[in-house]
Amino acid sequence: MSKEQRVLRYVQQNASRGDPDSVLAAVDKFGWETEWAMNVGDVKGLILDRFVKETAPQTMLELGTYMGYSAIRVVRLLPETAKFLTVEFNPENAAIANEMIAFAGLQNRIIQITSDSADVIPQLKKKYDVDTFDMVFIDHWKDVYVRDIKLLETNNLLRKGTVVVADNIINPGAPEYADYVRTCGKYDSTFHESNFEYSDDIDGLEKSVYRG
Ligand SMILES: O=C(NCCO)c1cc(-c2ccc(F)cc2)cc(O)c1O
Ligand SMILES: [Mg+2]
Repeated sequence: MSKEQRVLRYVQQNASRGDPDSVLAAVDKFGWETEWAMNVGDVKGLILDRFVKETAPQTMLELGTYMGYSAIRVVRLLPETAKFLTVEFNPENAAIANEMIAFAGLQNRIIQITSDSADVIPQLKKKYDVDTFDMVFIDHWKDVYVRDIKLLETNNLLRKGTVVVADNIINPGAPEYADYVRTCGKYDSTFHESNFEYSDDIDGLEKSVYRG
């Protein structure tokens, strides 16, 4: 059984079906007490919550579903009318996420796409009926953060004021991305220091507002 399957089993046996907060609490408890996993987690998650509440996005994209933790974390704060799309490359992780999201009762609120983000981003307008995104959360492979934010720009999926949040700026690090958003002139970018998931190590989120 994979680690991700062990986390899902723990959630199914310890959280309440249809209760997103209990699902998040169970994943976090498992992450702290039993097995580390690369969810954004409860500490950085509180900063992400604040960004989501401040932005109140009607249309949002996540790159890097993993087990669905951040999708559940975000969508639990959004109205039923909001549109949330999440992209995962790894089909095993996408399958775990699908069950985790269903257990949380949010399967009708989240559109899961299992594919390479480089292939999906150019399809979002026509195939997924997207105009532009109000918010984007980037948490997939650190070495493709820059490729994908540039793809979002060139596919006209960002608009003046779109809030782009990126995980793991320090650990494992996304230095090329941080440099790009801070120096390209297209974003007002701020770094929010925090802790690495389920750890006392340092990490942080970058929040970059597109100037349009
Ligand atoms: O690759 C990541 N995500 C995309 C796949 O879903 C990722 C990795 C790590 C991490 C792993 C191993 C280590 F030693 C340090 C960091 C942490 C994260 O928060 C992440 O999002
Ligand atoms: Mg991460």
